[in-house]
Order: sequence, then C-alpha cells, then structure tokens
Amino acid sequence: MIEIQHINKGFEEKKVLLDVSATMLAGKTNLIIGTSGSGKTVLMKIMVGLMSPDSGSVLYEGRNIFDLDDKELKEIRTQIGMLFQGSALFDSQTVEQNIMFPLDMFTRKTRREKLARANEVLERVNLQGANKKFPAEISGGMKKRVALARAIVLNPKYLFCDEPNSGLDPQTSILIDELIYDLTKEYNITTVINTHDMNTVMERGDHIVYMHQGKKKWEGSNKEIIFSDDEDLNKFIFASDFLRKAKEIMMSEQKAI
Ligand SMILES: Nc1ncnc2c1ncn2[C@@H]1O[C@H](COP(=O)(O)OP(=O)(O)OP(=O)(O)O)[C@@H](O)[C@H]1O
Repeated sequence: MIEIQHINKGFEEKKVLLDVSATMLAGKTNLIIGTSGSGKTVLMKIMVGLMSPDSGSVLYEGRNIFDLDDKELKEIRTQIGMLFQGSALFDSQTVEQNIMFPLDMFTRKTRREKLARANEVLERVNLQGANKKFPAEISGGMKKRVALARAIVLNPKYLFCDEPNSGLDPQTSILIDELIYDLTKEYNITTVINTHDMNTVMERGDHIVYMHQGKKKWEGSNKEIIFSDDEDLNKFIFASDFLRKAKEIMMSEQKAI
C-alpha cells in the first residue's frame, strides 16, 4: 500500500498540490483522474521520488520515501516499474536491449539469465520473437507493450503508468488496459495509473482518486463513482449528454432494485 499524506507542492508562487492525502491500494489498479493541469503528473513524480514535495509524506508500506537513506531508496526504486508517456524506449537499442536495461543496471545476473528473463516478459506481453527489432520498426501499441515488459522485468511490487493510452486507437487502448490490469492481478502489483480514458475508469478502476485544481476531491471505486454527488467530479466524468443519460438510467435502475 502507498499512502500519500498532506502533500503540498508549488512552483514559485503557483501552488500545484494542496494538502493532498490519498491511498493507493495494494494489489489493485489505482487510477488518478482529473482535468489537464490538476496536478496528476506532479503527484505521480512525487510518489516515485522523482520530485520532492514542499511538505508531506509518501509512505511505502509505512516507510516515508523522503526519510530514507540512499541505500534504502535504491532498494525501493528496484521495486518500482514505470511506464512513461510516449513509452520512452531507447531508439538506438533493440527491443531485447531495451528490456534488459534494468537487469543490467540493477542485477548481477549472467547474460544468459538476463536473456531468459527478457524472453519470459516478452512472451507475457505477446511479443515473442520481436527481440531484434528497433523501436522505429514497431507500432505504437507494440512500443507500449515493450515498455510494459521493461517495467515488469524486475518483478516490481509497484507499477506507475503515466497516460498509458495516449496516442493509441480505442481497440489498442483496451488491450493495453487489459494487459496492465491482468499483470496487476497476476503478480499482485500495486499499480497507479494517470489517465483521461473514461473506459479505463469505468472498466478497470478498482480505486480512483479524483484531482481538481490541485486538491484531492474524491476517492472511491468505479462502482461508487457513478453515484457520487460531487459536482465537479460529475461534470468531469459525465461530460457528454450520452454519458449523463447513461448515468440517469443506471441511477433509476439502482433505485428500482
Ligand atoms: N517543473 C514545473 N515547473 C513549473 N510548473 C510546473 C512544473 N511541472 C508542472 N507544473 C505546473 O503544475 C500544474 C500541474 O501540472 P501536471 O502536469 O501535474 O498536470 P496534469 O494533471 O498531469 O495535466 P495533464 O493531464 O495535462 O497531463 C500545471 O499548471 C503545470 O504547468
């Protein structure tokens, strides 16, 4: 479990996060949602320790990452997998080299062991045989899958994904969502995803944190979100007439039961 406690962050005069507290549930798909500029990416950067807050704590199983020494921090970092926006693969390296990078950095495995592990994760994301391809030779969806394979190659306890669906067509988005969701369950990972994708929210949101103007406004499951009476959240989720009507129908069916 990851607990965010009273996080404040500003850039010069501008306050970007205001007393944000939230919990990322263990072994679940946790989503951070909110309009552009509401502070989701800054919050995620703080959660993984890439950025320091002005005040507040981020507890991994009760340990505040901002109180750890370098050795302890490195140990937590090896338990964190990250999927960045745009996949962030090394263009000059093959798929296999990209996936082996964390193994080269953080393990003392032999080349043979590293290759075996790379092949294992490649197979898990359905890309067996793509080892020698370069990023420029594969599609956007395949790049995401390579980036996911790289993110899970060290068997992480925590997985962070920043807008994993950006730039993908709806069908490929669903496949990537399914893959992240299945990996989360299969390996009991605590997954945190920044997303704008309403399909992800409704289908895969075990736990959802809604950010609005730098504050956490709501926290709950995809079952509860439909019945939330937070006005900003409703405007955000049910932005179209179609979705508003769907909500009304769901609410009236719920009352009838
Ligand atoms: N390094 C920085 N220096 C100054 N301002 C920053 C910096 N990083 C983020 N901000 C500001 O913080 C605010 C929140 O940004 P953030 O990227 O977290 O929003 P977001 O909710 O992730 O948006 P989006 O959904 O568009 O990615 C924005 O106003 C942004 O301009």
